[in-house]
Amino acid sequence: MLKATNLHKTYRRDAHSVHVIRGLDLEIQTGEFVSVIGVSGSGKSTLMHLLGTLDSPDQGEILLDGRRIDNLPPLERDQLRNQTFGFIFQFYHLLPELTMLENVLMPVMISHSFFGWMRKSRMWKKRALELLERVGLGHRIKHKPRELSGGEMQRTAIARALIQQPKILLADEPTGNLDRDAGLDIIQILRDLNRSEGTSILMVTHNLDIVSETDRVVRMTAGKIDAPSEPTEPTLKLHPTPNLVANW
Ligand SMILES: Nc1ncnc2c1ncn2[C@@H]1O[C@H](COP(=O)(O)OP(=O)(O)OP(=O)(O)O)[C@@H](O)[C@H]1O
Repeated sequence: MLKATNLHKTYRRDAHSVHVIRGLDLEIQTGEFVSVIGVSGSGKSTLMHLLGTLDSPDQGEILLDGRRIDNLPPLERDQLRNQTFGFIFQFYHLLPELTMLENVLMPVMISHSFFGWMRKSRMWKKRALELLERVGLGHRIKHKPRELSGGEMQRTAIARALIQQPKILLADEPTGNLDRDAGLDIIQILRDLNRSEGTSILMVTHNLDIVSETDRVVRMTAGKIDAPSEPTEPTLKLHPTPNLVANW
């Protein structure tokens, strides 16, 4: 489904440059839940930005269902990103002045014209309410972020990431700011979603307690995936095996 080949990315500022991604190959199958681990600075977040078309590689290509997506013109790229990817970040990135319901609706309001939004606003609100119910926050829709715990804010961020029915969720350390129990709740939600909807998930994490919940673990070192593994067979998904993490 998503395939990156020989990616390179260098950040440049003035006379300094940092070659962060160095010939990276990675393939993710439809419906797979994949963890990305690796030491700090190995390029995990940069990889997520490239795959999610938030940034462009200097070299290499990214294919989504066979279509090249790393070199699209800006408008087409923004449209594709809205339709394809959902993003979850370590620090939630909720807007403090908005209620939970409004935060979940925000991607729709941004990506539609005023009239487009108004025409279907009831449908979108219904979907947002269903998603907030699903993550266990149906009773908190009018609350603002400061009134919620970290785990509740992250659950809201998951609902927000799902509002436009993405094919792929890119989660960058989604449990990094949470205690163990809240982190396990988040993983449970992501795993249920992956299994029930078949949403592909790529998750960066430093938390080795949770990687065994995913189908496959890949490790990054110095801008490359160590020994790229084959995508997992769908049958494996129902029984994630501990030996998938044995190489870590
Ligand atoms: N916009 C940028 N400009 C310059 N350098 C950057 C930029 N973004 C990241 N880097 C550098 O790229 C390298 C990789 O950063 P990245 O955030 O991708 O690593 P990471 O593996 O996600 O790290 P961590 O686990 O600490 O989050 C780091 O050395 C970082 O300083």
